Amino acid sequence: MTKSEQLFQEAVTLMPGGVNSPVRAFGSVQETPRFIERADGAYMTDADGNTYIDFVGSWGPMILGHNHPEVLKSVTETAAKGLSFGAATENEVKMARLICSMVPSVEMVRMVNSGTEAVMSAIRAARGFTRRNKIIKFMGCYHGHTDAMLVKAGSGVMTAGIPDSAGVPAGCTQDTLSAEYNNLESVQALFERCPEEIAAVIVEPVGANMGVVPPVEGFLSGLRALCDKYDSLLIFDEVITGFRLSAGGAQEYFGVKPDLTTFGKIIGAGMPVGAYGGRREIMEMVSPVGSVYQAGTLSGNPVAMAAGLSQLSILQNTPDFYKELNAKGDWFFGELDKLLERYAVPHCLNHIGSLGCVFFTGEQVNDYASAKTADTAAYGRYFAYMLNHGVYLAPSQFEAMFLSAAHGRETELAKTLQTVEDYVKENY
Ligand SMILES: NCC(=O)CCC(=O)O
Repeated sequence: MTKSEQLFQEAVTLMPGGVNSPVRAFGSVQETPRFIERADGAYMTDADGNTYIDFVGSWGPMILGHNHPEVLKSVTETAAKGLSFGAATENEVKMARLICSMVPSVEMVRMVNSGTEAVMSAIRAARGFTRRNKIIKFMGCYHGHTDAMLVKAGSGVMTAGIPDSAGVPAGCTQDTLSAEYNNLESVQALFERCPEEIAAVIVEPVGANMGVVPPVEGFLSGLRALCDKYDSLLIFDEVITGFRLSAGGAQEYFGVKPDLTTFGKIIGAGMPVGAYGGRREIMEMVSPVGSVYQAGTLSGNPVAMAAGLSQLSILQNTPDFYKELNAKGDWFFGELDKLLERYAVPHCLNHIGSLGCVFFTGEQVNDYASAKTADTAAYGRYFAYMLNHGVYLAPSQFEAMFLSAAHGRETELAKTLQTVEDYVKENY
């Protein structure tokens, strides 16, 4: 038995599925999770000493690669001064200033501890501001695991094939309306059904929890127009796209301004961090200024702020950072697509910037229904081969591949393309 197998054997007796988040389980791809011991740059090493080129990047935040020396330095220096105060710090001010300066629509921000919390809080602020209750979300989009957001959600919910979660009372989801991604008519129909009840539309500006599904031309601007027409708020969930597609996230990339934005782990460079922010008049609804209550001892934690400040400053101050990262994504995913084409592998490769996904389907994927046409067993075989040949992909068809600045074209990416070619040559 490998060390990972031994650890997993005990883990399943102590934690549900042996993991602390379902997306870490390898059940759907019939493998044993690799227990990770350390990570550097584009690589992760497991408990048995196997090294992998990592395309998960802790689900997004490791955009500079693992263990970036400047981030690490600022974390260790800050940790030496105390781990948590439950009181205001200068770094929180610097962080708020940085986020507001980088993201076009954010005038005020509140730090929280995860993307889930950010969404939960942004929705409360939207409801408080509009004095309305209903929220429109899209099938296949994932906004964390609060009750109201698990309706037809992406990510682990989609991998498990469960439409919604048990343990969520009907009362908690009666105000959640589901629309189809990339389909403005489905949103229009919901607005027409309850024109004065919809507090907000929440959307991942790039669907990145049902695989990767970019917005079609006019979808995001169309949502903006519908929200304006019906006096509703537009919330962009930029947990994945924020500080990844561009310094100002998807809203800058596509030139569409939401009213509120949620962010997650990328702000903390891998430390547990989230944030929500947006128009000043909405954020001033939040306690202690306004009557929308939201709180947290660990919010703005000094060590997490130090990590995030360091990462975001590098992203802001490195000339052409996003131009180069996105060009690398265009090249890599373009090569991957051509390769799969050459070996006649039925597939749809969706990509935008440094995010991409190979769907094992012959259909064009532009929403939840088309994503679900993917052959998950075929993905599982591909995943297992890649894993056992040193390439760590998400253990689910319905997740993104994340490139980082640490992935080199001639090195890690070339090796990955070669490994894919070896696999398809043998199997297609
Ligand atoms: N789609 C990937 C994630 O949402 C990662 C967070 C988690 O652990 O659930």
